[in-house]
Amino acid sequence: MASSGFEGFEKRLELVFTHAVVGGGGLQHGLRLLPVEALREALDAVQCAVVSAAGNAVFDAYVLSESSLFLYPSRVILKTCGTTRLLRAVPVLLRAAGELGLCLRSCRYSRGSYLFPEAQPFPHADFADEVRYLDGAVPGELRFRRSAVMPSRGSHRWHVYSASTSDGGDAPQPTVIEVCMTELDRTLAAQFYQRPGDARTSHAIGDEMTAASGIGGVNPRSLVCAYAFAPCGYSMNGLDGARYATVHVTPEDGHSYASYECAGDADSDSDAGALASIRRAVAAFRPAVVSVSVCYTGAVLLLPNTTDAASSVWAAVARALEPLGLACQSEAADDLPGAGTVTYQTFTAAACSDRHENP
Ligand SMILES: C[S@+](CC[C@H](N)C(=O)[O-])C[C@H]1O[C@@H](n2cnc3c(N)ncnc32)[C@H](O)[C@@H]1O
Repeated sequence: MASSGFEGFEKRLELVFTHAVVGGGGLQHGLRLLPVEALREALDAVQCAVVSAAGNAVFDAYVLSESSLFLYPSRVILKTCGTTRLLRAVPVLLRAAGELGLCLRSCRYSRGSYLFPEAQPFPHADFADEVRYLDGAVPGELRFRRSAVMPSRGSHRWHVYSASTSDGGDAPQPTVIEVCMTELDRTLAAQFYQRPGDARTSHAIGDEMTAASGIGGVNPRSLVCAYAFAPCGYSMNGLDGARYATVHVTPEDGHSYASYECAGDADSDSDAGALASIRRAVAAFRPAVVSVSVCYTGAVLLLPNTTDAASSVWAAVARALEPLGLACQSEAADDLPGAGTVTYQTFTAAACSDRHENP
């Protein structure tokens, strides 16, 4: 951990694969057959480890010492926080997937602005270095590439990188929603500290935190796999058919942080449900500052009185968060070739919007 504090803001990597042989048929198990040794090698390179695992008929979900890993037959999502070296996993995963006959179709990387940037190891301290690293790590066939730093009115930025074998037109990809929260309500954050002398397992304590915090109600249909860290900290993965959700909490006062991420099926009903779920997730923390990024392809829901998909997403996110007393401070959108459109919004608790957005 950095001497200054634990870095809650995660780095997120999503790799999508296809069969190396044209006409090779659908992927039944694909990446879910990655050998344990290959996963361990990738996580060792990142400097984190599995603390809990669960799976259903569609995907496998791992809680890590630093966030989460999701494995679908053709998609891997690796999200890590602290001072992990996330991008070091890329060459390991590409090699291991290649041994299963899979080749990379797209790569997407995203992160917010760190609380403690000076503590990050190469290449993560500087987005330009991350982009150079990724450009060197992904195969040349992914020739449609773009990186962007999406601004807000304040100091928060959303960093995105995408590389793809095509510039669009593929089947719609699941919509991904990433919510980052800082300055959590102190009383709510205190729920993520263990009681001194509690001898129960990390899973049992995590289950209690899931129920007490309301996180279990974000998607009541989910199978929840929760883990409590000592003396504080919490991570959970939720599995609901093809949909995953994940919550991570750093409750330490002074640098408190929580994140909520979910991805649904690639259809607009699922998107509407996912966008509504962010209110329940944010209500569990009552943060002073929130950012929401939504990455979508194809036909995302189109609300009445909006002219385009990005405006619809902005409106749906604002509609979800404004009843919690959060006021939208900024909206941005960018198109990533092969990865769709990314929207980015920042919100602050109405009472402190001046303090945070007009330093
Ligand atoms: C891994 S969790 C959740 C990470 C998530 N990205 C976040 O910060 O919200 C991080 C929290 O667990 C605490 N923690 C305790 N032991 C830890 C460990 N061995 N590895 C990582 N975090 C640990 C940290 O101090 C922090 O409060």
